Amino acid sequence: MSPSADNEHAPLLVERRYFTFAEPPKQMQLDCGAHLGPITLAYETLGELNADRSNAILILHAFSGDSHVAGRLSIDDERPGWWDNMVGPGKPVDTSRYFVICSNILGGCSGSTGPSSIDLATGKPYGLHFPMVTIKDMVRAQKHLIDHLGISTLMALIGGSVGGMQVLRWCADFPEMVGSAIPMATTTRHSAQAIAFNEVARQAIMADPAWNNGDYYGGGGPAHGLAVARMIGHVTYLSDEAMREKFGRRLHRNALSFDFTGDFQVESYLHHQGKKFVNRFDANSLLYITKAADYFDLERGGNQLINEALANVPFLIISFTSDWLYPTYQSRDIVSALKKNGSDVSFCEIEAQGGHDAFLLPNRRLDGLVSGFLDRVYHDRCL
Ligand SMILES: CC(=O)SCCNC(=O)CCNC(=O)[C@H](O)C(C)(C)COP(=O)(O)OP(=O)(O)OC[C@H]1O[C@@H](n2cnc3c(N)ncnc32)[C@H](O)[C@@H]1OP(=O)(O)O
Ligand SMILES: N[C@@H](CCO)C(=O)O
Repeated sequence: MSPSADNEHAPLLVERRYFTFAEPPKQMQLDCGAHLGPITLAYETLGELNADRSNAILILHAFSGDSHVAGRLSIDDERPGWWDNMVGPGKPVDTSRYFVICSNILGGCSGSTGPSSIDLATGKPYGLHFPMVTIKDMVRAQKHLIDHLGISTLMALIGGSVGGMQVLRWCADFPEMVGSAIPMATTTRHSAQAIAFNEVARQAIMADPAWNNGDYYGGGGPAHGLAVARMIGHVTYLSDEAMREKFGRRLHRNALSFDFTGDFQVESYLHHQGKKFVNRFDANSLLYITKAADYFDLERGGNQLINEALANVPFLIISFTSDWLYPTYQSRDIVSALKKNGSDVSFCEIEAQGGHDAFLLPNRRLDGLVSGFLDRVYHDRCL
């Protein structure tokens, strides 16, 4: 089924597909030296690939996202994809003009091979027997998908946060396939602060007895540890301004109870976010993906963005004023490295209160920058 057109009455319907590949000898060698296979990636597409296959845009999702970037998976689907404000017909990433692909990352838990998948060698879920994966491995797996779709150059790659790391990794590893790139709210290397928060999240999971050394499939799983891990993560995705605006010191109940059950609105909000997360995410995937983000370092052994093959690639780098997880100075480091190539680099720090998650929220400035940049690239490359 191809995506149907959106209009006032019919939702934009998309279908999740699965691509399984097996590199000879039926496994992909990972950065850590281990072999993994066969590998399945869940992916969704929107729009139509044009005759010369020049209008493809790959969207890379953030840490807990999935392939469901926009539209609805069925007529009854109550929630559209995670970037529905950005992607769709007539939207900044206009699917009446571009062919959009989004896949769930390797190590994830929304249809792609990850720790909760069945290990064919044992017939049981991998759990902690799943090998360490890196952002580089995630990108190499995506390249198999792009090759399978018959696309040799991507008109653009777009991603925020861990998705932005994947965009940069694509640029470093497969520059010949990159037509243009929009990394946003991201970094070339995880800071000590970012690693520190991830470690607290991992410890929360591992301290939950139900985690059982990662062997909990078929049982309850570490629901409490996973919820706490999301709560700490979510604090880093917001900002002081956003929390003040959303909750201030407002109480959840009418009076202080002076106990530990959660008096403040911000507490009840975090509990809500933690609980929701448990229903959609696998604890072991959190461990693996946060580790992959922590190990991400494009500056190790020389900045890997300094590459003459990127000289003709247009870049749009975006940061947000209230993002304290990947602050603007980290985006400026990306700009400096790319400028050394003589690349065509545009940079914008957007004034926004939303913190790190600002890239996921509707923002007219962000919309205008993305649509204007893509329009220029489309006219240069596709017409
Ligand atoms: C597959 C994916 O989801 S991709 C990854 C992107 N998505 C995420 O990261 C999900 C979690 N992140 C968020 O929710 C992010 O803050 C955003 C940016 C995506 C959304 O931000 P906003 O639209 O500002 O939503 P907000 O942060 O206010 O959260 C709204 C939710 O909190 C709940 N909430 C708000 N205030 C309170 C409160 N005081 N007590 C309890 N719950 C509260 C709302 O009822 C709503 O719940 P719902 O999502 O179940 O309907
Ligand atoms: N809140 C988003 C962005 C985090 O980087 C997510 O969970 O994927």
